[in-house]
Amino acid sequence: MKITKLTTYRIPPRWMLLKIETDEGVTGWGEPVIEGKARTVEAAVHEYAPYLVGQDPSRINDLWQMMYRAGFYRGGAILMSAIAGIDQALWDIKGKVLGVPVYQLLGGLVRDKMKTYSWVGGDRPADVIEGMRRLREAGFDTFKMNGTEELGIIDSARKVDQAVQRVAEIRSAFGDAVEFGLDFHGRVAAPMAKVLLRELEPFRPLFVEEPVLAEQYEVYRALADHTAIPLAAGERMYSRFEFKHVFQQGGLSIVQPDLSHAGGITECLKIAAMAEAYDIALAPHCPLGPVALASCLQVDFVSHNAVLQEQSMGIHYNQGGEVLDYVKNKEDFKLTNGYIQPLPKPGLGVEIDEERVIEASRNAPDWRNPVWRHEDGSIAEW
Ligand SMILES: O=C(O)[C@H](O)[C@@H](O)[C@@H](O)[C@H](O)CO
Ligand SMILES: [Mg+2]
Repeated sequence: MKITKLTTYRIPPRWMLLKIETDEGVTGWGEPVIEGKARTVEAAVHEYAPYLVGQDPSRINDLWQMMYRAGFYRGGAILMSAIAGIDQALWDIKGKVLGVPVYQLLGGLVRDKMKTYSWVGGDRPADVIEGMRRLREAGFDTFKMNGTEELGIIDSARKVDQAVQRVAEIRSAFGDAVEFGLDFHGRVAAPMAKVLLRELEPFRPLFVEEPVLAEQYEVYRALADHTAIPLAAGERMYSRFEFKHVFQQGGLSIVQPDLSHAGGITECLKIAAMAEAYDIALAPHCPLGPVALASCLQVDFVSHNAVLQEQSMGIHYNQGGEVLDYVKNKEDFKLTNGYIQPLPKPGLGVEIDEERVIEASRNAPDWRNPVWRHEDGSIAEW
């Protein structure tokens, strides 16, 4: 079998899908994308095409190493997202050729179902109580929200109180019937992370995500010594060569590699295994589309330390497109009390409605995240 063609489709709300075709009619789908830089990743995917067309798609490991190493420069959000989507599509092809879900190729199921969580609130966390109330009716009990709005390197007691008050209201509304992660989203600098973690600790959030920016990873250790709240990060780390620094120095209780940013299934499996050796939990990041989610689930179902899966159904980013809009086998993505069953179909387990994708790609948005500024006009982390 030989790879014959790579086709990319940028689609609403802010995703990109990749179709890899072969000379035996088997096609695989991937989701290579960086939110806000879809066109850049698209260019990178097509720059990898000459390395791939004519090659045997079953040799995933060799193709992965070739894409990662043969171009001299390596790593980073764009190249690792391009490799991620290509890797996903190659695993999809392999599973379809052999007639089994990818997890069967990775040693089989390690659990019967996988717990997921839902976002509540939006960019500026609001109405989180109402959001949780609504999702609890659908059986969810685990959520994530942004922990703050813009926050200065040093900021006011009022801003801290706003963040704490929101969390206090959750606990007074639901007690310990809900769990929630707080995503600091890189908005919080080290000085304020210490303050917020101390003030939030009595309300026992399940985790605090990106407590500081990924480029400040050296701070994780000090923050972890300062709080009992489990610290989580990983969506802006792109390979096991980045994660290894975090494993060595400690500080994270949960790692959140993104299956569409960190080199795909081949790389994230290795990150998951490294994390397990350090007793660190895996909770793949996934605010994206159906192929990204399906790829996450393939890793979740073979990783002992997988504890939670982000899924973006109803997330505030999904304006103009929802996770299952482009999926034919919607029933396989059913969430029951927040849990999802292993995807039964061969490959990644997602049957893409290609006509819908092609139609939607005709009017692809150029989504970008908002540019935030502080009161003084300086740029704020979004
Ligand atoms: O935890 C999450 O889902 C992420 O922080 C998410 O909000 C961002 O990755 C966003 O997709 C960037 O455009
Ligand atoms: Mg996040």
